[in-house]
Amino acid sequence: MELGWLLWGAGVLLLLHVLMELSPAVNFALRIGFYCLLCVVGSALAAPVCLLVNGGRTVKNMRIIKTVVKTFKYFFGVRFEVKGLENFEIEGPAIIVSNHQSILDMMGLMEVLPDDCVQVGKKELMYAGTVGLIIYLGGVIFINRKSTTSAKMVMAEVAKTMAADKVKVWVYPEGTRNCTGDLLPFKKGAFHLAVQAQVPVIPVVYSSFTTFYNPKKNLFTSGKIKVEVLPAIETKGLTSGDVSDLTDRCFRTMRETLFRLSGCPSEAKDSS
Ligand SMILES: CCCCCCCCCCCCCC(=O)SCCNC(=O)CCNC(=O)[C@H](O)C(C)(C)COP(=O)(O)OP(=O)(O)OC[C@H]1O[C@@H](n2cnc3c(N)ncnc32)[C@H](O)[C@@H]1OP(=O)(O)O
Ligand SMILES: CCCCCCCC/C=C\CCCCCCCC(=O)OC[C@@H](O)COP(=O)(O)O
Repeated sequence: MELGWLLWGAGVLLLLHVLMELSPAVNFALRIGFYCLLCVVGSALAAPVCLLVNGGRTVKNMRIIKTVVKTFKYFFGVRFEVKGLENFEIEGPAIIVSNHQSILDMMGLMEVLPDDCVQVGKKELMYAGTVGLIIYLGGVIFINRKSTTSAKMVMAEVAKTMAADKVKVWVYPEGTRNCTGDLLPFKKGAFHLAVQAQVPVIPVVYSSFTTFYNPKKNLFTSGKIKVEVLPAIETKGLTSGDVSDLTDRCFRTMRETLFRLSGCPSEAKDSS
């Protein structure tokens, strides 16, 4: 009986292996499926620990979530090379902005996440089963992207409470995932938030995933991601009239850094 189960298991594994070898689409789907499974199982394991240790929704849970998610990279052969972590060493609140390429970004996020830092996420994530639960417990701020008014109201509330709670807020200013090797134009919410709260903006840039991850080409192999935390940009004394300039400045700095880290030929920079 037990031998029977072993043979079945070996057979299924062999079949999956052959399918993966034969079809890049199957290979890609299985690897992404496995990543999602890790997220679901990791969240299910972390949630009770968060509840037991910290009692409910609090940014302190991010430490527990970070410990779990930081193990994921070993399953996929993803390596990180991080520079500039000292730029996070700012007392009190700040806005962190970074490029957003894929759901795999959660690994890169947790690789460098400073203490007392929550993220801004789309509210649909709340309904992603155990992942939604863990994101809720971690204190993620949910915004409704379909309603500018309500998103702006939530962000204004965050500006007020940031100083009191001494938290940093991580925003993906592109507002959606983008795996083209370039940046989408930045939305201004993060920069309004920084100016309203008079806190610095810290840009973080991840090199392009395109050499090892490309959903359109069913590509997902092992690879190296370079991460750079850039020096903080002060916003003291800036007013709402300066938000566009601040946004442009961050965009240009981050785009240059993205191309440098990704080893892009200079013509890519001129293409838009
Ligand atoms: C184990 C498992 C893993 C666990 C992982 C745990 C971690 C989970 C992490 C989860 C990660 C999840 C990651 C994710 O889910 S990423 C997706 C969700 N995140 C975002 O969308 C963030 C970036 N978006 C923005 O900042 C947008 O601007 C918002 C959402 C705020 C509005 O967007 P919307 O598209 O609706 O409007 P608009 O941007 O065209 O703006 C319209 C106008 O309003 C002005 N305006 C904007 N804001 C403000 C303001 N505050 N005060 C005053 N004015 C403001 C703005 O200048 C513009 O005016 P003008 O300039 O054109 O005149
Ligand atoms: C009972 C319901 C069960 C639902 C189960 C759902 C399982 C979810 C499985 C895996 C989720 C792993 C992803 C971890 C968090 C990813 C955060 C993320 O990257 O969100 C995307 C968002 O930034 C931008 O969204 P769009 O690019 O605009 O789209």
